[in-house]
Amino acid sequence: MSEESVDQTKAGAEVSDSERLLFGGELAYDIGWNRHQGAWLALDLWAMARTLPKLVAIAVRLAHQADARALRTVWMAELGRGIAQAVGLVAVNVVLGHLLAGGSTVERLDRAVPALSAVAVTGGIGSLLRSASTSATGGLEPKVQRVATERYLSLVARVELSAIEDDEFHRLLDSAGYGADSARRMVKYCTAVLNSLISLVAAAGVLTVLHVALLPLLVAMTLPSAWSSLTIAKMRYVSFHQFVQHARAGQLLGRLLIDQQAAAEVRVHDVGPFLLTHFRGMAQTSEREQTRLAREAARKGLLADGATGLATIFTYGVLGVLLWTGGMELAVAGTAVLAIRTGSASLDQLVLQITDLHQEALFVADFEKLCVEATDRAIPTTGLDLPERVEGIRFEKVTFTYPGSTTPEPSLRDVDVTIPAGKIVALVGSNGSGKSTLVKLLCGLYQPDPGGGRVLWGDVDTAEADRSQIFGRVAMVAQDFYRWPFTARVNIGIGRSTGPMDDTAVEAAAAYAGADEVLAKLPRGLSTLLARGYRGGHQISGGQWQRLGIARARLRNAEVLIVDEPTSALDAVAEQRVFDQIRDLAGQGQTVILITHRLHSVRHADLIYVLDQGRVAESGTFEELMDPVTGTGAFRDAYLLQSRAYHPTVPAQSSGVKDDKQPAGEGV
Ligand SMILES: Nc1ncnc2c1ncn2[C@@H]1O[C@H](COP(=O)(O)OP(=O)(O)OP(=O)(O)O)[C@@H](O)[C@H]1O
Repeated sequence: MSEESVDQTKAGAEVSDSERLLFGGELAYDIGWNRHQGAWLALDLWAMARTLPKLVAIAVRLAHQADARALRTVWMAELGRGIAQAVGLVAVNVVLGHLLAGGSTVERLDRAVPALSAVAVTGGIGSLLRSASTSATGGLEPKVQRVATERYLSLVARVELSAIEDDEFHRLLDSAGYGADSARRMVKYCTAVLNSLISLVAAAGVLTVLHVALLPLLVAMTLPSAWSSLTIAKMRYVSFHQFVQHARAGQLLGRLLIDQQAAAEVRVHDVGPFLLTHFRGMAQTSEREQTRLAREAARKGLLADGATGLATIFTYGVLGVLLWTGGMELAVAGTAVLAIRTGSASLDQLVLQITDLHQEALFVADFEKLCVEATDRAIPTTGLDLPERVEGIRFEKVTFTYPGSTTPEPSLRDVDVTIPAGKIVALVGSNGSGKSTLVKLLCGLYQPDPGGGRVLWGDVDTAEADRSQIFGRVAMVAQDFYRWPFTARVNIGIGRSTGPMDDTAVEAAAAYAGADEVLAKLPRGLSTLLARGYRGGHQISGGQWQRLGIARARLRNAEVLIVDEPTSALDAVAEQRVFDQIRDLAGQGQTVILITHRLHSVRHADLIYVLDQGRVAESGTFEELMDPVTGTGAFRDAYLLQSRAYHPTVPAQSSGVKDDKQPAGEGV
């Protein structure tokens, strides 16, 4: 594809070629917030007046939680500053009165000295208070951000898996992350608003005393800029939401170019120019949107400036007429000009600050919305207790469809499976047949469809059970188990992360999984950081990682061990060792659920379930499935096919368990 044709979005109306090719469709789109969350988008003055106090209260609550003392300091300092400004303005009025009154210059100056001193003192106090406020605000801001971030992250860490896979939830997550930043900025804006409000009240008070007609004129001068900044804020907010997924996708492209895992392929397959071209394509769509916003902002700003100019001319005209007709003294007019200038500057400031505050507040509202949603979608912390010793886990006619899945087809249909305690149960079947899905339901990560059967731990339905108890009894070495970018110690110890990490237990688990050999080769043993790109970071191989994963599950020492393709990256000796250990574990009373495509490794399972397109195709012992009389052939045919694929003359490797039926060399 030529660079010119990469991105052809027209004013956001069409999907860019980059979006279509890489992401299969439009990412920047109108999400119809008006439909369900209209309140936040109705950014007119009235809506703002109604919602802002509530949103400010959220930020104040966060600030109070973060550092109540610093918050009090800010309040007191700003309040004091406002009062000092008001007193200062009144003192200026008195000074002007004395200077413009009768008498010699020396007499007039003499009379003005006390008021002049008051101006100086209030100015000094104001400066001191400002520095106190600046220092307290500076300390408060990062704490607010931390409290907000911690709050939403702790809630999100507890939501159901289905929420994490939901793109709407993710969109909310994006803007909520921005909302935590916004909460930080709101502290500054709240302080500024408070300050401008107080100086405005002071200026307005002085103006009203001077002439009552001057106050509405002051307000009229400020209305146009209020309108323009509100409209621009609304446009920016809508645009942010339209482009939030698009922006994330653009950042993803940038990250992929420097991603460690992609690095080899980026170079060997020369993917760099391809990614860069599309990065530019995506960025150009965003740039067009930014340009559109800037033009709109400039247009509205010009209109507002014109209207403000007219209102200013009118205000000073009225002042002139009042002077001309003797409706106002010259000294008073002087103070009025000063008060109008101070007042309109404060009002302008105030409007801008309130608009900024409101714009940030909208993201804080998203943040709050995410917290509510995350609470609603949290895994319940209550439920039925599991029996002390679970005799078995049963799937009764379980049908399950992934929530929000693009295909409405169930991933499991009418599945009946029994997993007796202390036995090895193997799940086999072709790719996508539902093996991993089945274990996710078994762990309580998902629930069957409504009316789609039950998963029972003993006689407790997982839908009603206290799920933390289920999680507490399961250890899992998933196919895609997580490679934590931390030290080797943490990578094993995280299997039991509630207490302090005990090196003796970690080393014992490592020895069990054969990971002790891996640790011995690490430059700093358990303390070696397993993440390249950081100081002292070290890289280990896929098979070495797998051993650490097994050690992690071993350390967890749970009642049920789930191993999903545990040996795919292991060498033959290590593989054999893992299966010997799995047999051992079952001997010690642990229930083992083994998912594998290597059919020879399920020969020692007590029970084998063969899944096919979400259904149980057949089940039984290895002998039953291999027997043409009792087996349907689904397992037997696949087993024989695999066996034939290996060289018949190479003797099988073993770690001591002699097994003459094992297909030679398989799994190497
Ligand atoms: N998170 C998900 N959301 C939607 N659909 C999913 C999800 N995970 C799996 N599926 C679908 O469910 C079906 C079963 O997938 P599952 O991962 O359970 O298969 P599997 O038997 O473990 O496959 P494999 O042997 O390849 O690991 C597949 O059609 C897959 O597309």
